[in-house]
Amino acid sequence: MKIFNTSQIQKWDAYTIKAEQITSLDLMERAATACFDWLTEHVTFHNRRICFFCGVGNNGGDGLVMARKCLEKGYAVSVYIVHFSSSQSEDFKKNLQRLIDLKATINHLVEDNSSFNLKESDLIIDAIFGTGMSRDISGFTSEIIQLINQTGKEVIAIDMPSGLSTSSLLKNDGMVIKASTTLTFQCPKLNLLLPDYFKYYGEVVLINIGLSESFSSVEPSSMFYVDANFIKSFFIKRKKFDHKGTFGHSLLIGGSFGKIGAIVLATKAAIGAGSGLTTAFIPKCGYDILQTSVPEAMVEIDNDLELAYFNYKVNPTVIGLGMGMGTSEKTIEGFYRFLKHNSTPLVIDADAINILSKKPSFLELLPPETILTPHPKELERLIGKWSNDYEKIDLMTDFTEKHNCILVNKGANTLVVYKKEKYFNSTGNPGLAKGGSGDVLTGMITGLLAQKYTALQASILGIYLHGKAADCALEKGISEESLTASDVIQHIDNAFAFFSSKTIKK
Ligand SMILES: NC(=O)C1=CN([C@@H]2O[C@H](COP(=O)(O)OP(=O)(O)OC[C@H]3O[C@@H](n4cnc5c(N)ncnc54)[C@H](O)[C@@H]3O)[C@@H](O)[C@H]2O)[C@@H](O)CC1
Ligand SMILES: [K+]
Repeated sequence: MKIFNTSQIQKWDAYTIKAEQITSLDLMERAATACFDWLTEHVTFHNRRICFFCGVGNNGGDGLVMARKCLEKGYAVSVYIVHFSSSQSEDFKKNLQRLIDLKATINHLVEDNSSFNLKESDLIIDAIFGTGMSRDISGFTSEIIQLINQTGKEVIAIDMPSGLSTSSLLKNDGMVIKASTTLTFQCPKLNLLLPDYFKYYGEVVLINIGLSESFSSVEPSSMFYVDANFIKSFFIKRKKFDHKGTFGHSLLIGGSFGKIGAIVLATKAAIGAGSGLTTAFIPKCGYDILQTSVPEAMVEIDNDLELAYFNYKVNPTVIGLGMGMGTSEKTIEGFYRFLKHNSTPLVIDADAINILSKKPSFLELLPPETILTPHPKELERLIGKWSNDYEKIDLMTDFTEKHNCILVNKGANTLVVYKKEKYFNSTGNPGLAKGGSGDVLTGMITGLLAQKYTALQASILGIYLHGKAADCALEKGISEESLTASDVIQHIDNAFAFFSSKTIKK
C-alpha cells in the first residue's frame, strides 16, 4: 500500500468524489460511519459518556457525524466545538445543523470561554484537527489539547491525533493530543509509523472509507506500507517441476564459542524460508551442535573457536553472515580477505555490521545491493547519531545511495530503505524484542534471496514473513512475553500460508 502526504490525500478525496459521483458530505458520512462502527465493536458505552472535541473543519465534521450516530443509538454524548477559526467548512456546518435539529446540547469553546468538565468514566474522541493541520497550534486550542492530555483519559483520535501533521517534523512537542488509538482513513500516514510519535498516536487502526483504488495505483509515491496485498504483487509461487536447484544455495557464515545458537537459528530460518540447499560455515566447536540441531543443512568448518579463514568450499548463490561471529582480530582479518575476493550477493548482520562500523573502508568491498540488517544500536554505529526519525531516514537514504546497499532497520514497523524508496512493515509484535529474532530474520532474508527474488524483494518479503510468523505464533496462544526465536521459525509455514498455492490447513 502506498503512503501518501496531505496534498495527495486531498487529491484522492477529490478524485473519489468525481469518480463515484458522490458529494463530499456523502464521503464524510461514509468515513464517520466506518469509525462509528469500529467504536461500537471495540468500546463499552454502558455507564459512560462519549465526549466529542470537534474542530471547525472536516475532521470536526467527522466528529459531529459520529456524535449524531451515538445519539441516535441513545448513548450519552457531549459535544465540544473548538472554535480555532471563524471560518467553518461547509460539511461541518451541515452536520452541525443536523445535530442541532436532534436537539443535541452543543458546547462552544472559544478564546475567553474554553473550560470543560470531564467525568471519571468519559471517553474522549479527538476530532479537532485531521490531515488539514498545517501550522503550529496556538492560543486556547493548545491549552485545550494540554488540558485533555492532563486528564489522562482514554482518547481515540480521528484520522490523526490533533496537532500531528501527516508527514513533516513536529516542532512543538507539547501541542499534540496523546491518543491511545488513532483511527486513520484509508492509508497509513508517515508520522503514524515513526517511533518518535508513538506517544501521540498509540495503536493505529486503518479505516477503509472506500476511496478509489484506481487513484492509488497511478499516483506515485516512494513510501510503502508492506501489507499482504503488497507482498502478493511479487510473491513467486512454486511450480510442479521446480527442483532444489531452482531455489538456490544459501551459505550462512557465523558463530563463535558460546554463540553457536545464533548461526543455528539463522540456518534453520533460511531453510524455513525456502532455500533449496543450505550450508553453514562455522568454527569447529559448533560442528556437532549444527549437525545435530539442523540435519537438513550441510556444515563446513573454520578455526577451532572463531572464524578466521573463511575457506569454505561450496559455491553459494547467496551468503548471510555475521550472526554470533564475534569481532576478534583474527575474525576481522579473515572477513577482510573474504570481502576482497567475494562477489556473491550478501546479507550482513550483527557482528559483521559492527566490524563494518569499525572499519568503514571495508564498505567499498561490498557487492552491489548488499542487504544490511542492523538493530537501532548497530545502525547508529554504522550511520552515526540522529536527533529525530526524519534525520535517521535521511542518514539511511544517504548511506544506501553512497554504498548502493539496502538497509533493514529492525524494530516495530521495521523499515527497509533503498535510496529514495522506503518500506514500512505492517506485521510483527513486541514479542520479537528478544535475542535470536534478528538471527532468524537474517536467515530468512538469505533464504529468500537464494530464490528468484531481487535483494529489495527478499528484504521486504523477509521482514513481512518474519513479523507474520511471530503474529501467527501469538494466534496459536503463545504470549508476547514467552515468544522465542524458535517459535518464529516454527510458524514461518503459517506466514507463507497466506500466499502459497498449496498449503495444508491445520
Ligand atoms: N481524506 C478524505 O478522503 C476524507 C477526509 N475527511 C476528514 O477531513 C479531514 C481534513 O479536513 P480539513 O482539510 O477540513 O482539515 P482539518 O479538519 O484537519 O483542519 C481544519 C482547517 O484548520 C486550518 N488549520 C490548519 N492548521 C491550523 C492551526 N494550527 N490553527 C488553526 N487552524 C488551522 C486549516 O485551514 C484546515 O483546513 C480529514 O482528516 C478527515 O477527518 C472526511 O470527512 C471525509 C473523507
Ligand atoms: K483528530
